[in-house]
Amino acid sequence: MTAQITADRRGHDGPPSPDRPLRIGTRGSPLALAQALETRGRLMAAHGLPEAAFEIVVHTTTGDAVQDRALSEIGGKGLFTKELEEALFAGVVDIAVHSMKDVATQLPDGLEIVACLPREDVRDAFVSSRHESVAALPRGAVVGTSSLRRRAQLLHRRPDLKVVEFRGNVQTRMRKLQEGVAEATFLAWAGLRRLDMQAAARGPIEVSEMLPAVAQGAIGIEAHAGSPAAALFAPFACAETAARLAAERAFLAGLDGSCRTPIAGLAVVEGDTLWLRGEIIRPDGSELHAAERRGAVSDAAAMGADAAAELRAKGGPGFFDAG
Ligand SMILES: NCc1[nH]cc(CCC(=O)O)c1CC(=O)O
Repeated sequence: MTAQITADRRGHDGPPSPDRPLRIGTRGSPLALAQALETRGRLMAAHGLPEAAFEIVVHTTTGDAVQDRALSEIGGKGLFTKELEEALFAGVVDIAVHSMKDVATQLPDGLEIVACLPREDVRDAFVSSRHESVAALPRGAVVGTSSLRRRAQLLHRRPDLKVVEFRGNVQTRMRKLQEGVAEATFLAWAGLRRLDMQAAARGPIEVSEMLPAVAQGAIGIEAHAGSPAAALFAPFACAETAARLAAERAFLAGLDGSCRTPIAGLAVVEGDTLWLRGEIIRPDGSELHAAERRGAVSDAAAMGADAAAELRAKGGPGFFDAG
C-alpha cells in the first residue's frame, strides 16, 4: 500500500502530453520564471512536444515573501528551495527548477539534482549609473548588496567603501539604485542575461577581480530519486556543468553549506582537467585566503573537499565570526 502511494507521488512516467503535462515547479520572480521557461523550451525542442505538454506551477518561497530582513538573518540557503521541495514531496509538481546558487549542499532525503542545464556566464556584474567600475568608485561611496560574499570581497579590496543591505529581485534592486539608496550594486551577469537586462549594468567583472559564488549561473533540476522525469533531460543535460558543480559544491560543503559565510568558488574544465579556485573572506574584508586545485575531472568532488580542508586550516577557528 505504502509502496503504491510512493510510486504515485513520483508521478510522471511516459512522455508528457497535453492530457498529462509535466508539472514544472518554480518560484515566481521574473528570473525564476525565465529559468522555468528556458527549461520548458529545451524540453519542447528536445522531444518535439507542444507547450501544452508542460504546466508551469508557481510557488512563493519564504525567501521571496520576506523582503525586509537580510537573508543571512532569516536562515540562509534553503529559503528559496524549501517550498518547491515540499511541492515535490506533496506530488503537486514533477520537477523543480532552481538557481543552483540557492540550493543547499545537503538535499532532503529522497530528492536529487537529476540534471544541470548548460551553464550561463558565471561572472558578477557591476551596476551603477554614475560610476564605470569598482576602481572608479570615489572614496567612501555607498554600495548596496545583500550578499555576504560580495560585501566581504569588496571591503577586502576597498576598505573605504560603505556597504548597505540591498535585497529584493533584480527589478527591486534597480529601483533602489534609481532612488539613490546606493551608488552602485552587483548582480549576477547570468541573471541579467536571462532577463535580457544586460543594458542595466556596466558589464561583467572578471573572475580574477571578484570570484563568483559557488554554482553561480547554473540551473539545476530537482526531482525524486529515481523519477522517470530525469530521463527527459538526457538529451541536453550538461555533464561539464555537473562536474564543475560537483567540485564547487564539495568545496562549499567542506566549509559551510549556508550562505551566512563569505565563500567564493569556481571550477572550469579545460580538456580532461578541472581547475578549481576557492576563497574565504572575513565578513569585514580584513582577511582573505585562497586555494586552488588542478586535477582529473573525475576527481572533482575530492578536489573540492581538499581545497576546503586547506582553507579551514588557513582560516582557523572563528574565521567567519563577525567583528
Ligand atoms: N541569491 C539570489 C540569486 N540566485 C541566483 C541569482 C542569479 C542567477 C544565477 O546566479 O544563476 C541570484 C541573484 C543575483 O545574485 O544577482
